Amino acid sequence: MSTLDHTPAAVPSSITITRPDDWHLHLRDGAVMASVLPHSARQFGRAIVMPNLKPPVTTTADASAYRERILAAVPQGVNFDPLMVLYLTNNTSPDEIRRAQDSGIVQAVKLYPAGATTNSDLGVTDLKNCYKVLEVMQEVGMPFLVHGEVTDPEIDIFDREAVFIERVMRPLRSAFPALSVVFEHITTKDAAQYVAEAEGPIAATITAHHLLYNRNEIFKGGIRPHYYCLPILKREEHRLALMTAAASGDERFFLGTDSAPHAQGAKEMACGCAGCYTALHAMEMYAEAFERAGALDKLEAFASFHGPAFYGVPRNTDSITLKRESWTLPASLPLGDSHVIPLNAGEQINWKMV
Ligand SMILES: NC(=O)N[C@@H](CC(=O)O)C(=O)O
Ligand SMILES: [Zn+2]
Ligand SMILES: [Zn+2]
Repeated sequence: MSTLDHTPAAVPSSITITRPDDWHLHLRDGAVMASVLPHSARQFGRAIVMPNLKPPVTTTADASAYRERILAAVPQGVNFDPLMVLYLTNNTSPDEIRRAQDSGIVQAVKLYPAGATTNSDLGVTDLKNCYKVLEVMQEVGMPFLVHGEVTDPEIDIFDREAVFIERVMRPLRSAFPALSVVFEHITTKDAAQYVAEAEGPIAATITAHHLLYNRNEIFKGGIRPHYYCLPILKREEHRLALMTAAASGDERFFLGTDSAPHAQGAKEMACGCAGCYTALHAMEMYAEAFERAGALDKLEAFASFHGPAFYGVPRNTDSITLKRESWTLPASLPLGDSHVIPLNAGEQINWKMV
């Protein structure tokens, strides 16, 4: 990460911003969750906690129990508020949505197209199965978080997000024009353009790795499984479009790391899992990306203002400071009774959160 594309005239030696939130995070459960949670809680005030556990979080009761387990693992003296999400299945009932809304702890419902990504086997096979549920979500104002890739094996993996816009996103949003939708972890110029231009309540999260890397990174000198995530990294033109969107000041774009820990052995194998572990150094990665784009002054709105505005919650009231100081990432970190290799393991990064 040490080469800069572009060094603006004066890069500040430190920046202090309102404490950010992570609007897309995988914490997993049990001992793995206990290993990764402190990394996110150090940086972020709140996080949207993705529900793709095994078995998934499908009811308000599951979400409430999961939230208690997360809170029990937050380090002493740290404030961290986990925002819970239900995993939509073909069988989710409209009543479950009303219960979720009334609970006050469930913030959103997540679409995993069946087979699209990690732990999506119980996901939705056809969104038409869920129209009654979506009607209630629209009525009560429950946001719909979408993993936006088609699962049709005929569609090239690099085109699955763009095709999703035409086949799923447009029909969904014309059927439910008042439904709040977050197009999660967007990776293409097509998605950035769609979100910027669409009518009505829509936003998108953008990861730090999709702002920093294009698909060449997966194959630099050999196949590098720690850069494999879904949606997969795309061409440089897409990275540039995402960076432009993130630094545009447009409220529709906000931070979501999609940090997704998998044990080393589950990634370094013949058929490795999708997901990059970035929770350790997420804000440092975003600072690096915004610095390279000459847009450090746009980081705070993207990281700390736009998400709360979309979800209708107050901004955090405390702040964090990032210093422009190089440090070397660890080669490996404990993950329950195993290990996780963080993205950029053993490399140098130019920002350090103090
Ligand atoms: N992004 C990923 O590559 N993986 C995520 C799932 C997801 O967000 O699609 C995971 O849970 O591992
Ligand atoms: Zn996803
Ligand atoms: Zn994710």
